Amino acid sequence: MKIALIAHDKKKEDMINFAIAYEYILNEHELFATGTTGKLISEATELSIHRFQSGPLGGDQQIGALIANNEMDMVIFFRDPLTAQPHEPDVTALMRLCDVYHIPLATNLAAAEIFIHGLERGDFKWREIIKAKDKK
Ligand SMILES: O=C(CO)COP(=O)(O)O
Repeated sequence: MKIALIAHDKKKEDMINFAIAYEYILNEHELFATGTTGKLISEATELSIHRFQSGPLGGDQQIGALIANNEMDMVIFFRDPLTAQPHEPDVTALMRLCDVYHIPLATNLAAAEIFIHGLERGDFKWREIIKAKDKK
């Protein structure tokens, strides 16, 4: 599964702790992240992560492009709902694309906990079926 990990600045600590706690699950998957989030996770864990631009510089849009191409299976995006972001339109666009393409999107730690355990159990295997169908 291809998984995107993204966190706004005030949520980065949550993301690092999440990645450390669930490194044993995440390391079975292909990981992508916006620039700074990816750098911090790489420094805190042994996970290998493909890093895009930082969010404000287009990283959310790069991840959105993968979603539109059916090349992303899950997005874990710890959003900061209390701070204005200069690239708010990009954030909205990314979440919108998740809804357009039925991509599981967790926007906070509580939801991400459910996703990660579901991932471990194989609850998201249906993504493989969708992708195989799309390739036909
Ligand atoms: O701003 C972000 C997502 O909208 C995250 O970007 P960084 O991971 O580069 O901080």
